[in-house]
Amino acid sequence: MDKVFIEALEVDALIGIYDWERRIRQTLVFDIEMAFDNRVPAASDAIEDTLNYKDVSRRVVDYVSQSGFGLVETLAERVAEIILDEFGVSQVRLKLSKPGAVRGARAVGVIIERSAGRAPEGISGLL
Ligand SMILES: Nc1nc2c(c(=O)[nH]1)N=C([C@H](O)[C@@H](O)CO)CN2
Repeated sequence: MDKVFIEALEVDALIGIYDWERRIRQTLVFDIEMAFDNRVPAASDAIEDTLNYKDVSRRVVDYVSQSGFGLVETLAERVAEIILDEFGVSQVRLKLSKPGAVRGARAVGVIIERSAGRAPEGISGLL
């Protein structure tokens, strides 16, 4: 399947589990890959036929900059949900990096892959 991607999208947000983290904003970095059949816009050369990476980026920035979760896991899940639900994407791979959170590491974070449809058996009530 073709992809549309957004690489190294930086957003300042309230994130983290420690008291000191609740008083500052930290820069988060998103790498996002979205399944999309790019043959359609390639044939029409029309922006309306694309999965518009500018629209997705703007929505992610708006949401993340107003969020305030403790865990990167929670934020990654919510952003993946928005992309699947609001942009008609069938599959998304999302890497959320928190640079400088751990001394000695350039970045830490999570990578998730989600598909449109039901949550796995057993955790649907939690999500
Ligand atoms: N798997 C995770 N581990 C940790 C997280 C997290 O969100 N997911 N968060 C922290 C702290 O907020 C840390 O980033 C502060 O340096 C620790 N571990």
